[in-house]
Amino acid sequence: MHLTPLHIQGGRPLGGEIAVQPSKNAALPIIVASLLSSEPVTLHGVPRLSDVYTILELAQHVGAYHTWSGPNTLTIHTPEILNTDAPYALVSKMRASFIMMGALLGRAGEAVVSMPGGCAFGFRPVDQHVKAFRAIGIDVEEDNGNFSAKRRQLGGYFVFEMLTVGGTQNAILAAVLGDATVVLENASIDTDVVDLIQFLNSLGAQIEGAGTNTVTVHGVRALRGGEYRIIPDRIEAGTFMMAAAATRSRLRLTNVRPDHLRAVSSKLTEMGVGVTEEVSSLIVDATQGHLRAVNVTTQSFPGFPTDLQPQMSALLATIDGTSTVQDPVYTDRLTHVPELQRMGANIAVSGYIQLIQGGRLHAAPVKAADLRAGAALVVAALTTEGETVIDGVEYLNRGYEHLAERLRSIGAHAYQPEPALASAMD
Ligand SMILES: CC(=O)N[C@H]1[C@@H](OP(=O)(O)OP(=O)(O)OC[C@H]2O[C@@H](n3ccc(=O)[nH]c3=O)[C@H](O)[C@@H]2O)O[C@H](CO)[C@@H](O)[C@@H]1O
Ligand SMILES: C=C(OP(=O)(O)O)C(=O)O
Repeated sequence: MHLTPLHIQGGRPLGGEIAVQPSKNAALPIIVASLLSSEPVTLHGVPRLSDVYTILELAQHVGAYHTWSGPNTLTIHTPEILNTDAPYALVSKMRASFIMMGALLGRAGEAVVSMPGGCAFGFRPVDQHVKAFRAIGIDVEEDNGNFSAKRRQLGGYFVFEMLTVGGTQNAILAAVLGDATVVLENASIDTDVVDLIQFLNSLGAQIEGAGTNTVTVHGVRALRGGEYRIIPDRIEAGTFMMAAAATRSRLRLTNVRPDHLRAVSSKLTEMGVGVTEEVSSLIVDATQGHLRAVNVTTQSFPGFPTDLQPQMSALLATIDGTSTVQDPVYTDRLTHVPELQRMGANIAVSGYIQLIQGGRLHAAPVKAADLRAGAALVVAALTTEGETVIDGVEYLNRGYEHLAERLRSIGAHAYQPEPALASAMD
């Protein structure tokens, strides 16, 4: 659905305090994991985002009921699995739906899930998911754009060929129920994998090694229901940290896990931004002195996240001097570059390396082609005199709750006209 663009009148400092939303990328697999229990599961801290609504549609398709009670509290109940397929119409909306495969295999022993396909920032294979399934006793066949899988005799081990968040989550989900032990080596230590394991263990799963590269899943007969609180969104927090730095502001972020943001905090500190950690909040202060250009390379957690690479590029485009940004995790994640160039950014691209000569940006009409590219345009727009009009708001809505309203709460001039008003202006 095409939405009216977001208008930002930048060039003014941000200030005050903002509460960070709960994590989208932790919530999605945890919602999927709730399907492994036949009892109700209540999740606190579920962000109201279009990606969450997409995964709930998929959950409903396979037999889950859900109710919201309060802004971010969701109860999911899946008495039985009614369908073991995840149709293309829903999987194609969001790659994360592919982990439905693990949950269906776990609960029903079989699944047919559509191939997730490409996305705006390039090829994102699922070979590791498939290899892991096969190695632990699941037959997987691929035909006509679908993966069909059936559990045989579960057990054994798999060594991932690279760190994959979704691949690790999918294999865990497939192995939680049963009587076998599955060992996953070179497993992801991402915060979203750790949160998934902690959630599953809170329902009675027996998974060891959360936060280490060896995850051992001892199958259990059933999971009970329960309640769980999802971690804060480190990518949203990082986006606000960069917005504060780009506008040379002082901002306090609440509902954060400072330990999840160390890669971001240390880069900002290297740039000359003050970052103060409190128990569950962070103060970012870019009001003192000049900021310095830096070099950034993305890595899996605890390294600098690829999901903050476009926002970091936008920030560096505002800092005098030469910076480089490399994203070997997603080498084609560059859709923000031509749009930032429209705003005057001096960025030269060579392979997956951006060479950024920082300076002043100016307002321009721009368009987001994916979620974090959209966030980068917001960071850039907050720095410019004049009004930047950002199209592609549907991408921003995948990952940021009530963005215009929350930006206004920290002093930004951001608004999104109602559709009727927009068409009257057309
Ligand atoms: C919904 C969600 O949580 N999405 C996040 C998740 O995506 P996602 O789980 O899809 O990302 P992965 O961690 O799997 O990808 C990491 C790297 O491994 C590669 N790879 C992955 C799987 C595979 O089978 N084969 C393969 O080659 C990918 O192309 C990429 O280069 O982690 C990414 C990396 O932190 C983030 O950018 C995404 O926002
Ligand atoms: C890329 C992202 O999500 P997905 O993996 O669902 O595309 C993201 O959250 O930045």
